[in-house]
Amino acid sequence: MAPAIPTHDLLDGTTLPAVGFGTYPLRDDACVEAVGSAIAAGYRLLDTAVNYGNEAAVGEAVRRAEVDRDDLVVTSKLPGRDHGYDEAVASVRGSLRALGLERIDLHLIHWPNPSVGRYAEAWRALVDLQRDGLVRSIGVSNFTEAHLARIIDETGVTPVVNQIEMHPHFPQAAMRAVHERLGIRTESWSPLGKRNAPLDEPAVTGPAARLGVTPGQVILRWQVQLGSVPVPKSATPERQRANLDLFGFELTDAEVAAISALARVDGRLFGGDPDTHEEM
Ligand SMILES: NC(=O)C1=CN([C@@H]2O[C@H](COP(=O)(O)OP(=O)(O)OC[C@H]3O[C@@H](n4cnc5c(N)ncnc54)[C@H](OP(=O)(O)O)[C@@H]3O)[C@@H](O)[C@H]2O)C=CC1
Ligand SMILES: O=C(O)C(=O)[C@@H](O)[C@H](O)C(=O)CO
Repeated sequence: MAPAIPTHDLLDGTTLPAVGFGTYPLRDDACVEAVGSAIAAGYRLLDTAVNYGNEAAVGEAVRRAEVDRDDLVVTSKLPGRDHGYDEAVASVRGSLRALGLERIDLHLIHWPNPSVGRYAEAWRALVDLQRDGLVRSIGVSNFTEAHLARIIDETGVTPVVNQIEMHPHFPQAAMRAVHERLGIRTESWSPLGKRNAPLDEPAVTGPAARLGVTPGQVILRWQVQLGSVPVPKSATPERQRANLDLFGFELTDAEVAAISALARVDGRLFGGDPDTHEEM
């Protein structure tokens, strides 16, 4: 039987599983298969995006899954090219069609693209789409404190989630403090650093040996203990299961601090600073 995953309460009264499944760059049948085995392993939070080109495959896996649809949290993301109000409404309707689902559980603005300057319009559209029931919860991704302040000031609606880059080389202490103050749940993208996480550092291998778990599990557990929801991607059923099995062991405070100390001055994976990196 699949393990039960703890959940977090979100600002809008919904809940979010404490770990999720990333789907980039899975596509087509390989994506249907990987998402299917992830759901069978126990994942209930799925992370897709218009720009991954795999919403249809994720939706197909959801329809095939032998779990209640209401137990799954399907997340998708609005691409930069759809940031106008009308464009955002059309984009979400397109995501619903591509997914083949009646409702998206969590829709995020993928990147703020500040030089375009239309993310607040996109946020107003998501607020209205939530009111109309097309999306259950709304959030953002790659937003800075200033981007968050602007959309909250303009609409009075706080995103439930901000999905940001977070791994031991880039632990995001400042953004996590902002989220804590605002009641926003942090999600970690590339939680294993796209295979470049420090899996062989003593700060990681030490706790792994002590606890009898893998280095990957130690890094994901570090995220969980810092209050973030990691969304690791794996096409390998064995790793999918391990990446979900995070709730039967605990790191000490000193172990958490030692992993956080692996931070690098510019630890980002590909220079994805949301003030300058833009994706359409
Ligand atoms: N909002 C945003 O801007 C962004 C969101 N994302 C989301 O975050 C998700 C996860 O990030 P992603 O960039 O995929 O990177 P991850 O950090 O999840 O790393 C994925 C890679 O790590 C390997 N891997 C998985 N588990 C383990 C393990 N336990 N030990 C060692 N290697 C492992 C996988 O290989 P294998 O498949 O062979 O197991 C894969 O190559 C994405 O899929 C996407 O959904 C990602 C980037 C940006
Ligand atoms: O995967 C995503 O959500 C992205 O935004 C991509 O840009 C991703 O970060 C990537 O792989 C870039 O190389």
